[in-house]
Amino acid sequence: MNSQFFFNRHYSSIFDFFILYSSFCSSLSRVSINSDFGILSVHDIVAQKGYDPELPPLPDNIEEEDEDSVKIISLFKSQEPLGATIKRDESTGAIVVARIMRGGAADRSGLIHEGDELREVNGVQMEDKTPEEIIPIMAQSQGEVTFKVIPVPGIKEELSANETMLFVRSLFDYNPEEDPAIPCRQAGLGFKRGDILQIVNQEDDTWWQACRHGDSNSRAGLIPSRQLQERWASMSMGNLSGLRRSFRLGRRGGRSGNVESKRKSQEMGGATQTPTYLEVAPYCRDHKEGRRLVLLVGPSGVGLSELKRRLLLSDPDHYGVTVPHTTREKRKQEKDGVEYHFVSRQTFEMDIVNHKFLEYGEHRGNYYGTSLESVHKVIGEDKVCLLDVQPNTVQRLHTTEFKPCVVFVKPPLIQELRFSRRKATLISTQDMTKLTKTFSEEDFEDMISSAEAMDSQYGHLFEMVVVNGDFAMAFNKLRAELEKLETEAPQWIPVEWTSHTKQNTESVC
Ligand SMILES: Nc1ncnc2c1ncn2[C@@H]1O[C@H](COP(=O)(O)OP(=O)(O)OP(=O)(O)O)[C@@H](O)[C@H]1O
Repeated sequence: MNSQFFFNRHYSSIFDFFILYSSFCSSLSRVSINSDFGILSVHDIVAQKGYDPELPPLPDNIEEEDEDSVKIISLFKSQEPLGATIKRDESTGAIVVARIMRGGAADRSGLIHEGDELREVNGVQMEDKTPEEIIPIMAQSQGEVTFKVIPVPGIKEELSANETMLFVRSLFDYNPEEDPAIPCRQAGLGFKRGDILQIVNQEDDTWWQACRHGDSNSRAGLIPSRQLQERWASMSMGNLSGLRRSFRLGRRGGRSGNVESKRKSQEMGGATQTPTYLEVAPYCRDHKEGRRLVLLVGPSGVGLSELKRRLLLSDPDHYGVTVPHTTREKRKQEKDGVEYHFVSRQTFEMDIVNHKFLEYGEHRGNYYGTSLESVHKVIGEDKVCLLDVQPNTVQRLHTTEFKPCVVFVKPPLIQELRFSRRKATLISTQDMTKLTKTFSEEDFEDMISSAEAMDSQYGHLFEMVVVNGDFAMAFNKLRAELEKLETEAPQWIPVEWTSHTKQNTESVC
């Protein structure tokens, strides 16, 4: 039996019911279970807690044999869903509570538990009913609704357990409305890639319960567990070719031409990670710490250099860029340490051996490279260091020290790419000769497939995604998001960046 069939068959729908007096119900339940006389009034407890209105009258049709096993729960319909799902138990045929959503009314009441058998709703026997028949009975009930349940053995009556403090960043979009496998669609929680979720229940291997951080609704919803998502993703994972930035489109500026063809970065793995959830923790920057490094990643020609250049122009006191090293001859108008650090070939090669470069490449007999030290220099000036790198270089910088915010710059759909780049040119320099060309259809296709491959392989590292269709829109979005990095607290960073050092542990809000 496949899981989809299983879920569809055995889970029905969330109760469309709402608890008004959850605290009252909780008190009632505890007394009813332990009492020799069945159900006792608990007006005093309710009164002490200041709940209003009065306790409703107790049902008078409780049979003797039910006294120590049956629980009667009076609920009132309001606007809040009860937060529970029901199913038919395969072995006994009974209607049972399948799932209690954390933080929902049922959970907060502490009265209803997973596995409780539902005997009656407002005096209507549930025994011979299917979950599909029960839902309308409940939906038609108004005001006070009385449930008769047989509690699952061994469960202590208690109010909702403390919330867990596991936070994750979702690495994929999820829409329960489009998921045929979800056990109960109405109980699902939809989210977008990048949303911060608080996981409140992981008892089920396949369906976790979570709340979206920042939502006013504290009732949890169902989301696919990591395992389940990994299974789905591995089934749909395509071929990852064309990962590297295109070699045909050279970088502009001094190290352009086909320097990419020999471009190297410190290989740090880069195995494909299934995009599921990344465990994160809240972080507030201590003023003694450097600003977070901003890494721009994207396929060749997508506009990384242009975005970086415009950010720098927009606020040169706030943003900074690294000065690369080169072994080529210094030109008349150039100054050492401004356009480049001009070094000898011997020095450059020593630096390669000593792993000083994050990335380096060779073009027409000259080396070009970006050193780790140049990144430290910009951060040391209390600026936001903007660096565009190959995706596999990201992993080398993905450390507690740099806490990089990785921005993935994505091309738009091909129609928009054609339109937005109709006047754009690519400038490459070969020796002293500048070559200008317009984008070809093949360039667009390469850009898109390269972006897809990057996203598949490195998407788990990307904190922001900016689609560079209309340039002004992309630039404004990027600038606004980067401003939030400075102003918004807390930020959410991978949990391992907060646990290594005493300094970082203390910065957690
Ligand atoms: N949104 C856009 N609309 C129109 N033209 C754009 C847009 N973004 C970038 N361009 C233009 O596209 C060309 C390539 O951009 P850019 O050099 O910034 O790409 P890149 O990602 O740095 O590529 P490479 O790494 O190969 O140098 C430039 O002429 C740039 O002005």
